[in-house]
Amino acid sequence: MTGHTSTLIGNIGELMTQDLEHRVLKDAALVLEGERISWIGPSAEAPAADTFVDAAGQAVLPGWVDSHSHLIFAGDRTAEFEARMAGQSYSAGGIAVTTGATRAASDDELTRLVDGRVAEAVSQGTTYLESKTGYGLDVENEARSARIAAAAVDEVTYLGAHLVPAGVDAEEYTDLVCGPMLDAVRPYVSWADVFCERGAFTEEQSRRVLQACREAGLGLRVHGNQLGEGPGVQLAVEFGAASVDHVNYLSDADIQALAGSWTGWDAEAGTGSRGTVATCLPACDLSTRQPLAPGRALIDAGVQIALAANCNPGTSYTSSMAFCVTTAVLQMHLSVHEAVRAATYGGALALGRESGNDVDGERAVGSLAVGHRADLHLLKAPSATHLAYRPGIPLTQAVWRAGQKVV
Ligand SMILES: N=CN[C@@H](CCC(=O)O)C(=O)O
Ligand SMILES: [Zn+2]
Repeated sequence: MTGHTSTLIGNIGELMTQDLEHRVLKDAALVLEGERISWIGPSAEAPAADTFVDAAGQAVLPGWVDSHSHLIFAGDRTAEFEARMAGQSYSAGGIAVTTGATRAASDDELTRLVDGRVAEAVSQGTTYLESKTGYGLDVENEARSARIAAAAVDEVTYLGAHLVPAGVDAEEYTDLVCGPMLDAVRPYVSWADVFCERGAFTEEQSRRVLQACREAGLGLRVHGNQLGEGPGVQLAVEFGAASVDHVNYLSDADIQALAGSWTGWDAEAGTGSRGTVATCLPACDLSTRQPLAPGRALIDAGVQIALAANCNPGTSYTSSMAFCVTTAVLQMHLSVHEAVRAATYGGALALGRESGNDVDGERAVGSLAVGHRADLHLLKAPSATHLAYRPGIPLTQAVWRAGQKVV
């Protein structure tokens, strides 16, 4: 890779690669050239480079891959949060409050808000970020949300099927989501999602949305089983969705269906047919006082899981992936390695970005190996274990995104 400046990061106390071999290297080094990783190995054998960064014995891991967020919004729902903390339960209806504020905001205001949220995420180690639409809920405002999101984040998901607006017939609205609204957002999005839940979209309506979006060439995901058992997980698996997100209330049959979706996947080689990733959103679960998603049981059953922050003003107003990892270890009984993997490789798997091509530049994200995108997170700590051992302490020392130092 001539023509690119190289940077050697040496003296890494713990390099948690999250690669296919799950390697965790001690006293390691890593070389970045342009946007890619060009070398990984023992510090003592590191090649010379243009620039040297001394990691001083601290830990390096892949940048977080946050595969679920709702960043295109205006307004605030503090009052709803306070009511919930006082005992009221969460319902999808709050989405309408944010929709009102979002429609009233100018393009410039929405852009400023989303850019600020992205910067906040990056400052905490996030290097690859998805956002959904879903607070526009009419053709014009969904298209506007998708356009603004496309300029700000790595992956955009169409979530016109977030809530049926008040006063609109649910079947007519579903027609709109599957027709003119889909056409209007299509240039800006590569994924589609549906909130399949009591108070949002029924199984039949969700099926129609998924079918139309699949025919439009979009990858699929589903918000499912957040507030109670329901058809979301089974529908996601049936449609071959890349992920089903929330997964708080799962029957044995749901877990089996998710596990079954991974039987064609060779996890050691990272090849075969991808199943449906179960994306757990622990910050959301705490804020809505729902039972934490059963991440331990899902992993034990052979399901690939992701952890995501689900930043949104209603259920999870945080972009802290570290908080999610900490919670997954302390409360969901994942090991530190499993939790970090779910927040890096798992997120990449949910976005179809876990493998890549070193030649054409569609590089893998979410794990550290030669040829992968140089998305790195240097901690102010000697090991990733400190993420759980020192909860709440800001441990981000430096961040590289596609080889550029951004923090
Ligand atoms: N559950 C559905 N959608 C969002 C919350 C939306 C809101 O309440 O504003 C979520 O992922 O939690
Ligand atoms: Zn969501």
